[in-house]
Amino acid sequence: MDWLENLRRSFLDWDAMAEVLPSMISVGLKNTLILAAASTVLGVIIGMVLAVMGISQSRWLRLPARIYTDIFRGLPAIVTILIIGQGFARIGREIFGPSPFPLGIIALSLIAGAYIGEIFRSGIQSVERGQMEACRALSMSYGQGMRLIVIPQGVRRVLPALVNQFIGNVKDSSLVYFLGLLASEREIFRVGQDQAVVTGNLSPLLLAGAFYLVITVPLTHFVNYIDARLRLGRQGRGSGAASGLVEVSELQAASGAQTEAGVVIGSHRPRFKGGALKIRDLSMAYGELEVLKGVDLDIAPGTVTCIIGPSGSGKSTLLRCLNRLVEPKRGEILLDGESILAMKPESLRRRVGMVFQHFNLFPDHTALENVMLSLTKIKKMPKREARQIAKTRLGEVGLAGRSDHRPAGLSGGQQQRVAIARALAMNPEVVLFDEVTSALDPELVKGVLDLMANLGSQGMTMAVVTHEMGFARKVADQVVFMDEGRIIEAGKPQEIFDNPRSERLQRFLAEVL
Ligand SMILES: Nc1ncnc2c1ncn2[C@@H]1O[C@H](COP(=O)(O)OP(=O)(O)OP(=O)(O)O)[C@@H](O)[C@H]1O
Repeated sequence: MDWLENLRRSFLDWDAMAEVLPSMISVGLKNTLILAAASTVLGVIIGMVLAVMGISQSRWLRLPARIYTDIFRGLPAIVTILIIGQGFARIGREIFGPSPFPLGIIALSLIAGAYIGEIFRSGIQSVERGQMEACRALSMSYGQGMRLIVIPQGVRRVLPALVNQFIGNVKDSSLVYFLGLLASEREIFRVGQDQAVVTGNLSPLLLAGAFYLVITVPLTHFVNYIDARLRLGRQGRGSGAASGLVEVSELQAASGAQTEAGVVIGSHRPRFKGGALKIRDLSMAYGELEVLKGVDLDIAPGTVTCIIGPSGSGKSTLLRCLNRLVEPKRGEILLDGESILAMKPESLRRRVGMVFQHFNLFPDHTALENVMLSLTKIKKMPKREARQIAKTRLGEVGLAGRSDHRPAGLSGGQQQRVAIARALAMNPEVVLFDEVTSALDPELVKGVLDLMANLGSQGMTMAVVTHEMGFARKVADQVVFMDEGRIIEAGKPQEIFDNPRSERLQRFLAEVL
């Protein structure tokens, strides 16, 4: 077993390790952390500039960012370090004095910047468009939406990748020793290597390896933990699993609680003050594509209007004109007699709420925070008051027990009910529903539709784009059939479903019923 003893003496010489330990900590660890931290901070600054250039409209900003990234990502780190450290040694000496340490930091930063730029760019671009739409529908300005939701979400998403980059810098810092560091500037690897030469033993290098692991492994696990925590909230994975039965019982419990509290859900006593909409000669185009071609429609206060029609007929676009998520080309829309085109979009959206097909909840906020956000940020309400209102709204949609859950911990049906509570938080006069059950599993649809039927019966003015013909027949006061950007027929559900006059509507119903 000589070889085993040799191995032990070469790598596990405790005396050699103990001897180097103090300078490993006071010199090596300190310098490694300085190199890694400084180059990560500078790399983040370079990366942010590159990311902004990279997503810019201008080719003349995108191109240099692309070339920079290709070069510094493509070259081996040691080549960049030697080119910067030795190629610019004279200028470096003039600026920083004899130490190559600052040039080492610059080289590491230039390399890190190329990676971090790509990380930021993909982070910002990965935030779904629906997030900004939801912000605007909640009457936030573009700036507020970016600041409160999109940028924090983008940065949160790339947090693990940024920490990986820091870990990369911790390891790459060992390459700076090629530049010939002063004794006081040696990083972990160099301290270990010097001692290995002195003692003729590899144990100091093994200790150096252990130091790298002590820095990097806990960091990786810590970030994974933080990332999961931010994404799922305190409840963690799986806590939101809910079947259709759970959803229905949640709603029944909520309706029972409200009856006890004197708010009668499902009764025909008006609770909301619904607004009236009058739409005249409304036209809208995406570039050359004319999507709405002179729409006239009246929606009476406190009524439910269901908009049906084939895919691409302009239903969603009509809805989006009503809160000006898209701007009409021609025509007029009056809300309680006031032209919405003359209002500030943010003021309009306080009065006209919207619920989306894909919920568009803010994933880094709990259900309660999703509902509170517009109250605290737009209405500037004190947090306590906003929390109270948000709790009541969540209770009304059967989610009182889930206010601390993040969207990822809720079922689709529950998420959609949070979105409804969020749209109701601002006390709108009209709520727009854009195919809100289309993305739900079949067993979760009923809970959401029941909730909408309840709202309708309580005096809320609702415009509902839907493929749920059963719902339209049962709940709607008025059904509107659209095709090719025009309203072909509008009337009471019985008229539309039992006596369709136009051939186009007859064909459509024959296909969907
Ligand atoms: N942002 C956009 N840019 C360009 N074209 C668009 C945009 N949004 C929608 N369109 C086009 O406008 C037309 C009408 O779309 P819209 O979403 O209003 O129809 P829809 O009746 O709601 O259809 P669906 O039921 O499929 O959602 C379609 O041809 C669609 O491709």
